[in-house]
Order: sequence, then C-alpha cells, then structure tokens
Amino acid sequence: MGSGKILKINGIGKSFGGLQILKDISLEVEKGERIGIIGPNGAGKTTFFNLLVGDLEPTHGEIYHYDTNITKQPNFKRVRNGIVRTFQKNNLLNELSVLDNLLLVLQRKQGSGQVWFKLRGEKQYPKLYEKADELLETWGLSHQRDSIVKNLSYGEQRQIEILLGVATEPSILLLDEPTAGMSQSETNYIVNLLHNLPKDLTLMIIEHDLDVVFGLADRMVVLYDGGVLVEGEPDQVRNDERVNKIYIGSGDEI
Ligand SMILES: Nc1ncnc2c1ncn2[C@@H]1O[C@H](COP(=O)(O)OP(=O)(O)OP(=O)(O)O)[C@@H](O)[C@H]1O
Repeated sequence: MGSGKILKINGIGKSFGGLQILKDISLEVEKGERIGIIGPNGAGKTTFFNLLVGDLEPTHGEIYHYDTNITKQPNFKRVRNGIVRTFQKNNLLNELSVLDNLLLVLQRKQGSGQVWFKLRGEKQYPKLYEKADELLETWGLSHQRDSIVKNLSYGEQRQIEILLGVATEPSILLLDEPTAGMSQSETNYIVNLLHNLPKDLTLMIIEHDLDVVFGLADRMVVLYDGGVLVEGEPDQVRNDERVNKIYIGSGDEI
C-alpha cells in the first residue's frame, strides 16, 4: 500500500537482457520534499527516473503514487497525474518560438480531447496568451518570447525546457541533470528558479554538480552498484565515509 506518501518505491529493480542495472531500490517520498540523487556514472540514476515516469517497466518491485499502484501505468497517465520529468537533452520543438512551445504545453494541460499540437490563435484564445506572457514575465524571459528555440544557446534552451516542465504545474518534478553544460550564470538562474518553486512541489534531482544538489536537497540518495548506498540529510551524506570513498578519484568533491 502507498501509506499517504506521494511516492513509495518498494524494492524495484531493472535488468537489460542478463545485465542487472538496478537491484533493489526502496524509497519513500513526502509531498514537497526535495530529493537529490547522486552516484557515479552508470550507477543507474537515469534508469531509476525512467522507471518512476513509466518510460521503462521495472523487472521487479512496485511503485505507488499515494495509494495507487502505478508500476505498470503508462507514461502519459503519470504525466496527467502530475509526475513530470525533464531530460538530460533538450526536448523542445526547435523550429518554433519560445512562446509557441509554451502555448503548446499550456494547451496540452488544458486540452481535453483537443489536438494539442495545433496552435490556437490569440484572437480566439486571449486567456491562453495572457497566461503565457504572465509566466514569461515571472521567469524574466519576456525578451526571449519570440526567439526561435534553435537560435538560443544550449543553456538557454535547457532553461526553457525546465520552465515548460514547471508550466505543467506538476506535483512531482524529476530533473535529470538540470545544470549540465550550463555556464555559471545559467546555472545560477536554474538554482534560483528551483529555490523559488512552490513549496508543495516535490522535486527529485539527479545532478553531477554537487554544490548545486547539496544546496537544494532536503535529503540525498546515493546510488551505487544497483542499490541505495546511503540516504539521509545532506550533511550526514556529505560526511559519510562510504560516499567519500566512491567519489575519491572521480574528481568531484563532496
Ligand atoms: N535501454 C538500455 N539497454 C541496455 N542498457 C542500458 C539501457 N539503458 C541504460 N543502460 C545501461 O544501464 C547503466 C546505467 O545507465 P544510466 O544512464 O541509468 O546511469 P546514470 O547513473 O544515469 O549515468 P550517468 O551519470 O552517466 O548519466 C549503463 O551501464 C547503461 O549503459
């Protein structure tokens, strides 16, 4: 059973062919928690997210969203229920403007049985455009409103992608390396944005920049060798001998 937690993960694992990537992961997440997920390259962090959002099915174990067993629920249903992820790579419509990308997300959110990919006109849907402009202003991005996505820098595109995730008003937002490949000022923008998200939004963040993730998280989960090596408050994890051991020689400092 789910026991009132927004997410309850009971002993999930994932194998590809004969190769067991995730062995046995259990985790309970409270609404509004900010969970940082770290671990060496190839530890299975992205695979873990794929299981949570329904892009992959676990080989064993169960996932509950509150009291609903979502282990086999398809991705689109989880998105509809507020479980949303952003990718390591940009997932935007590059030939369209920032505004149009945002309008499509807002349309899809509102749309019941609508053709989400057909942009609606401003005259017929002034409220939709008002909402998009309001969001762009809140995010300090009004100047990029009409920029074509492909003409933006990589870091700017990633910012927009994260903001589109936020625009869907999710209850759980999973961010896969939100600051990867960003300049320091772009990273600062994202950190600031994440700090200012509504407090009842649950965040799970995979991040290689340890300063970023330790600064944002209430709780850290360290994945290693297919399982949870350590889980706890950031200070506790930062000082954990086992965690320091796996990061020694990796070039990262805890
Ligand atoms: N669809 C797949 N088929 C086969 N192997 C896969 C598949 N997806 C992931 N893997 C393997 O699973 C392992 C874990 O990959 P994953 O991307 O989850 O790790 P990660 O911790 O996110 O790594 P990184 O920090 O480098 O992004 C890797 O060895 C990868 O090659």
